Amino acid sequence: MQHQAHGIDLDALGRKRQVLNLAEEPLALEVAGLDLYYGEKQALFDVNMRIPKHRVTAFIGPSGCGKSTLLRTFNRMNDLVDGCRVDGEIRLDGHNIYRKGEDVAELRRRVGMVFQKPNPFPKSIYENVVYGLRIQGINQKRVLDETVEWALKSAALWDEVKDRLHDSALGLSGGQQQRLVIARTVAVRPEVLLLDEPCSALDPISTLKVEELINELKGQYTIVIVTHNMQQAARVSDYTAFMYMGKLVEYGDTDTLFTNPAKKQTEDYITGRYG
Ligand SMILES: Nc1ncnc2c1ncn2[C@@H]1O[C@H](COP(=O)(O)OP(=O)(O)OP(=O)(O)O)[C@@H](O)[C@H]1O
Repeated sequence: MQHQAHGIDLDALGRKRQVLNLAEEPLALEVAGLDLYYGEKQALFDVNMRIPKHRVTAFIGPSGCGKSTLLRTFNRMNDLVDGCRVDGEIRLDGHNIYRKGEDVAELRRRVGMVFQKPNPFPKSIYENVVYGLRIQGINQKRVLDETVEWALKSAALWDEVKDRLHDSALGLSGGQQQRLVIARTVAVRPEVLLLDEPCSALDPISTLKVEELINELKGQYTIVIVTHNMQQAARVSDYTAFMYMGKLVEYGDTDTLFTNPAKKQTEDYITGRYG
């Protein structure tokens, strides 16, 4: 039987079929009654969701619906935006990361983030990977060397760069730079990886490599990815959240959401009727 409905042919994407049950998953993050405002303007409305541990969760939805805003609340990146205010709770391993006295630097180590445009530092490949360790005061050569090899292997970049670790990271291709940024992010051993459209600046081959990498990494990390690309969401994610105008419209197992959405708005979006 063709595994196709509502515009996305999951078999053609090479997706391994699975039916998952969110209620049975161990939790990494829990969002409870989250409202977010940029000044007077409300950007998120009463978002409630559970992000399962060691799974890939994708956020999809039309431009401006609040995907990146929601993602950025998970490591309090929105704190850096003037006039941004949050109500509600986000719990990481059960504790509210918005509580008074939260150590935000430690939170961002535990919840790492990779952005749309690769942003390696103007340093060597090696120094990019060990950057977070040096900030923590770790300088023993043996520890740094081991971390570089391990993190670059995790990011599927080691073979391509092992002979030029001390060359500038800016000499790498865009796709290599993005994998280097992923290596830099995993080097401090986060629990959660937030990926904000990590492939949008990459060519198709680099995109494929990053998608393969996401697949490899999910055994050890909880991954949340924002993507404009529904095929990408269908290829890489276990769970998908569809957002519209600051609200979480539908959220659940990716196979079900793409083949049998519960809400008309979701169906309209995934069949390309708007967006
Ligand atoms: N720094 C900011 N200051 C004010 N408003 C903002 C800011 N960032 C986002 N917004 C607004 O919040 C809403 C949600 O934006 P957000 O970037 O989260 O959406 P998105 O779904 O990620 O969009 P895209 O897919 O285009 O990146 C939009 O109306 C946007 O204009």
